[in-house]
Amino acid sequence: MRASLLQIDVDEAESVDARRQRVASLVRRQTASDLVILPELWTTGAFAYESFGTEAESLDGPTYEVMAKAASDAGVWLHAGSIPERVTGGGLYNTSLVFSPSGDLAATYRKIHRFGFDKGEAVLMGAGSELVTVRLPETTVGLATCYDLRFPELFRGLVDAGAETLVVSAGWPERRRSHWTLLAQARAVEDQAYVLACGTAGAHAGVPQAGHSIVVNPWGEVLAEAGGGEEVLTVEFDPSKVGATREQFPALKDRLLGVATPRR
Ligand SMILES: NC(=O)CCC(=O)C(=O)O
Repeated sequence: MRASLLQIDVDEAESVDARRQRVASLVRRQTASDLVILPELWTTGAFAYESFGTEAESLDGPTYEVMAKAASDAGVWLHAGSIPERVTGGGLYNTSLVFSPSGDLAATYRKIHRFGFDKGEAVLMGAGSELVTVRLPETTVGLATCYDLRFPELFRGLVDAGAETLVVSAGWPERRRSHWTLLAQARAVEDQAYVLACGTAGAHAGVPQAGHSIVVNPWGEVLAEAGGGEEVLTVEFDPSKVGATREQFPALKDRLLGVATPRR
């Protein structure tokens, strides 16, 4: 299977609409990939809190329209990153959209763990409450967004729901880049799953971004890692390695806590 992670430079000098069109044309070029992944809140920037309200859109808004078309033009599964979603009644969520190769909306995921403690996203956005997996022909994908990466129980829940490939869409800051790499590898090792983690480049709201999107295999080995700037990181991976790893080193079967019936 081939995946392309589009590590977008979120530059406030570029209008949101111009960025949407530019990103759509980048997606359209990934015809050789099965799965294309975009970062968190790439229209506004994950730390551009003032823009969340002004750029918020409904699920069928401009990003949906442009990305549904880009997915079907390229014939790829597209994790279109997340948007600031405005719901009826005015509330906001940090919501990811996944499109099938025919441009149909296959899944949405509202970020569960909001970042900022008592400020920023944590007060501006509502918290999602549902774990989401998407069945692709080759693998079951579990969805997570940025700060979620720090919460292993979310990923374990995705694994229990059948996930073999964990996609993390993020806007992770440069300041904590070491945590990003470490946590991506930790989630892959403990869940014996592929982790495909796509971040942003550039700086928004004065927060330099880490870049360094990363793909880790179920043994915890880094298959590919981007640099700091805008980049398309393309990687080939074999989803059958998840089952093989879980069979050869059956640590998941030794769980005693948090499972209805301990397996051994
Ligand atoms: N957008 C985010 O969720 C940022 C998360 C972050 O900065 C961290 O976990 O550290």
